[in-house]
Amino acid sequence: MTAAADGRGLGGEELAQLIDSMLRDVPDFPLPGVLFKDIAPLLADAAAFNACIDAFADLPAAFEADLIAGVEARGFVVAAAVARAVDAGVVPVRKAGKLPPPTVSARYELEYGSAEIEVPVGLLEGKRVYLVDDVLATGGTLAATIELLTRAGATITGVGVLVELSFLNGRQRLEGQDLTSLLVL
Ligand SMILES: O=P(O)(O)OC[C@H]1O[C@H](OP(=O)(O)OP(=O)(O)O)[C@H](O)[C@@H]1O
Ligand SMILES: Nc1ncnc2[nH]cnc12
Repeated sequence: MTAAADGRGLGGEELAQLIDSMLRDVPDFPLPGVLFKDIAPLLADAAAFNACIDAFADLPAAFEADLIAGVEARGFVVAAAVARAVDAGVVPVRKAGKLPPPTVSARYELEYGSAEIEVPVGLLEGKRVYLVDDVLATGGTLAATIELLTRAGATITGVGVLVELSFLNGRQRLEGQDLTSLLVL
């Protein structure tokens, strides 16, 4: 397969357009007024998914990390694949009540509600962590995750998302972070 056919080596505007073409817009989900960006078609397309993972894996902030953290649930898919590509471990950032102790937890608001997340302590002290998720919307999820990872003793090398919904200003919540968004809408 050529580079173009398998999606590998794509970057910049070309990759952004590919991602955009693979998103499904779902109006009024999960709440009225929310335009949900469904990444399922993107994950189901091997070339597009590979291209996204390769784009993250090419970033110094990712390949210099000891661990790749992903936020439950969609972030897990991205984190595990990036970790494999850069030969790092994975750390799950989970919704409250799922991880055995000891953990640290934080409540946060996201575009369509509120939630609580937890990270395991003990695994993170002194580690360099690259944090990934599928969508950056208001930034509530990733801001809370960064706070937790830092409280658990990790250093964040950077943050990567497939899609940034810029009209929700999440980037402002991540000030000071090395943020990569493969597609900005
Ligand atoms: O920037 P924010 O406003 O915080 O929103 C972004 C978050 O919202 C979604 O997670 P969700 O909690 O819906 O979890 P899911 O992956 O289980 O669907 C998405 O996967 C991000 O983690
Ligand atoms: N509009 C949206 N689409 C998909 N995932 C999201 N997470 C938060 N807001 C979202």
